[in-house]
Amino acid sequence: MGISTDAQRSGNTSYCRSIEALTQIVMHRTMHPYKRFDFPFRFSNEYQKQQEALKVVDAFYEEIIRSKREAYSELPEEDEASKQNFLDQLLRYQENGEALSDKDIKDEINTFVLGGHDTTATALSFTLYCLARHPEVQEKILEEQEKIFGSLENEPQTTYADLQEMKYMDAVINESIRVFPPIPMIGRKLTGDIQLDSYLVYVDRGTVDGCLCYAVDSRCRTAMDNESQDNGLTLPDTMSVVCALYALHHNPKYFSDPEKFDPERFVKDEILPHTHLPFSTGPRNCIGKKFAILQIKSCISKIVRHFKLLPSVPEYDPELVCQITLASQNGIRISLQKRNR
Ligand code: HEM
Repeated sequence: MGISTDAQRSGNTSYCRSIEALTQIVMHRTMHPYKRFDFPFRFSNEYQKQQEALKVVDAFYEEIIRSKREAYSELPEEDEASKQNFLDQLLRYQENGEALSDKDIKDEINTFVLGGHDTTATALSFTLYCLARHPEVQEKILEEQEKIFGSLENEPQTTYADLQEMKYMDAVINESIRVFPPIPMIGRKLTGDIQLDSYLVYVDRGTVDGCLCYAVDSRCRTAMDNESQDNGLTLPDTMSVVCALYALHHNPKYFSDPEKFDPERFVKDEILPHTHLPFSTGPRNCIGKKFAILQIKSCISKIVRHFKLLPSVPEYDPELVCQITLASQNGIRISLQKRNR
């Protein structure tokens, strides 16, 4: 958006706390279907908390828009080059009379900040964690870097073309976001009845087999109640479904030894269509996919050229939780050792 929030140094702002509160409330309501009815929810403490958090977030975005407009007024008319980022474009559409209200712009900022920030940070963190635990993979990444940039002593300006050449790094990131999908589940509201084939086994909550985690309709019936005799399953159009991407990625039917971090799966290109969906699929898939991969690649490239990544001492396994994005309750910790270059 072209705005610096200094979030690295001042993470504990009211904005960050409010976003955290909102994600917790959304997750809580997702996992407890009876909490999803709006009318009783309005009388709960969580609703009050949600409204307060929304006010803070709204004020934050209003301030961003206000300060951008102020900066505009100080720019010479012809200085188009300074109006190039995403927020600038949205404001420019508005100035040119397009039907975009301030609320529309705030919604866009919200979608992009929330959709593009924690997701990429999560993917980057877990990929670094995987590299620290797999020195042989890290070594191969380093070899690829040396092939592209020459000696590690060089301090290159990484270009788009360089990033495109990092094919092994692609495989590593793809495998990391298979094992640790930054968005472990997505939701859909059905617009028509859906007949599921019998091979998609439904298990109420936390399935390990299919793509379906749980489905619940407006009367709080679960899909299990409607299961037909022949093992097939019809989901009526009143239902919302949650697709468990994490479960899909860990299904041994599609990934042999699924808990193992093994980038060779992607080097050998042996992935079946629609089994690796960290960015979802279909018309509402992730619009920021290519940008995210470029960001992650450029960070990893720089980090591995300067540091050797090692497991933290003592070693530990992350305790995974879903907070809309995947998170580790006990943190994601690694050690860094400066490389002798
Ligand atoms: C590794 C990083 C990322 C992952 C794993 C990821 C994953 C996803 C997934 C799974 C969805 C689909 C949600 C659904 O189907 O309900 C999605 C949607 C979206 N993502 Fe990403 N995302 C990432 C990075 C980004 C970035 C960097 C941006 C923006 C610059 C972004 C912007 C969006 C937007 C705007 C949508 C909504 C698209 C729509 O509804 O039409 N994402 N993302």
